[in-house]
Amino acid sequence: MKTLLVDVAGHRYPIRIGQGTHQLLPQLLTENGIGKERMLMLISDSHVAPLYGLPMQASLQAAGYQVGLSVIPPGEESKKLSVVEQVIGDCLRFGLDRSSLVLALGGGVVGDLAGFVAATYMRGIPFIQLPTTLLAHDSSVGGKVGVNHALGKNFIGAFHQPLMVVFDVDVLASLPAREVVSGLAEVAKHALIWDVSFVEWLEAHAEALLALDPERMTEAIYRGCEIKSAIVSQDEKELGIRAILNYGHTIGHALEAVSAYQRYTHGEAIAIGMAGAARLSVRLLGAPEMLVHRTEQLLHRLRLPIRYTEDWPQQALLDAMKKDKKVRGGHYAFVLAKQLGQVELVRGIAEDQITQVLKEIHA
Ligand SMILES: NC(=O)c1ccc[n+]([C@@H]2O[C@H](COP(=O)([O-])OP(=O)(O)OC[C@H]3O[C@@H](n4cnc5c(N)ncnc54)[C@H](O)[C@@H]3O)[C@@H](O)[C@H]2O)c1
Ligand SMILES: O=C(O)C(=O)C[C@@H](O)[C@H](O)[C@H](O)COP(=O)(O)O
Ligand SMILES: [Zn+2]
Repeated sequence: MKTLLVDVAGHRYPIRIGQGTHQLLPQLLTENGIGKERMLMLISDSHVAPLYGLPMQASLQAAGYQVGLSVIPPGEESKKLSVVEQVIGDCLRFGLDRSSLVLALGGGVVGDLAGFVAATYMRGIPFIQLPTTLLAHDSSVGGKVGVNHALGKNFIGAFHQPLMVVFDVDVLASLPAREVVSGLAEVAKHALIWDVSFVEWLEAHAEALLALDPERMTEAIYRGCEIKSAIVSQDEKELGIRAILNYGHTIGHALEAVSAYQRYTHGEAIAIGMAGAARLSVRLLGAPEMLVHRTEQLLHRLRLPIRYTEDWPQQALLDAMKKDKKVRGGHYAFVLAKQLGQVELVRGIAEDQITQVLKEIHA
């Protein structure tokens, strides 16, 4: 098991990554001073709960904890306030009090929603992230929790840091292949914004990662979490550098929103978004053409899309980008690259530059 420590806003927590780590949960709770008198609420979705939620509940109960289970329908459609309210109802009926803990067992949807439940239940209780998708190496770290609004992605939320993150690489075995690929997009993002040597490593090990080689997967998750931790520990609330974690997300979130989250997974959408951001970087920051080539080559090796294929009106995508949380004073904002591994937030981007790029990334 590999351990990383995140230091954010005076709060330090461990990320444990390895095979079989979920089985260590009762021991990890005890080691972290979480006594049996504290009630636990396991929140999961209906794909993950039967596979890993029920056995986890049983093992925690066997260790002496009182553990409730709240199960939401799978998928992005569940990331909304009405589902938060249902889960909070489950917590109230089970008798959770302010000393209780939420355990978020699932992908990014469960992690974001359960984290938001924890952030708001009785004005906030602690929670633990137990990510079960590769993508959730990103969502489980850094404390961004929340849900979508009918008008856009992640518009309702909070910053609430977990007590710990426990990533069990073994659970990725049941993940559909499309979701493995989707998760690789956020791994690639961490490399592309921060570390050229990690880009090279991903290119070299793409096939092993797609085959879920446990050692390579542990390494990829560790390096992705390390980059994310380095960034969020400097800027918990996205007042500055944290915005670079949004690379690919201006276009990506717009692609998700225009199709009401039906067409692309989050990872697929941000992969196309990163291909767009690389092209915009060449136009606006004078980044070398090679940036586009290396970005697209890496995404292609990881089997991610780099073009969107639907004939959505450009205006619908532009309108969605105008609602991005990075927008100030109505001006478009993108994270762009000066070169591979070096990015910055750029505001005030001319609309015609974006429409040109949208044409280039449309197949
Ligand atoms: N908070 C953050 O910093 C942050 C970062 C990145 C992404 N996100 C959010 O994360 C969400 C996407 O997360 P995701 O890609 O994990 O999607 P997801 O949570 O919807 O999971 C994808 C699918 O895989 C299933 N699944 C999960 N684990 C499984 C397993 N081990 N075996 C079999 N099936 C399994 C789920 O039931 C679901 O059907 C988006 O809402 C995105 O906005 C948040
Ligand atoms: O942690 C962050 O900061 C990120 O931007 C990580 C992103 O991968 C993630 O999709 C996040 O949910 C986006 O946040 P948002 O504030 O742009 O909605
Ligand atoms: Zn993301």
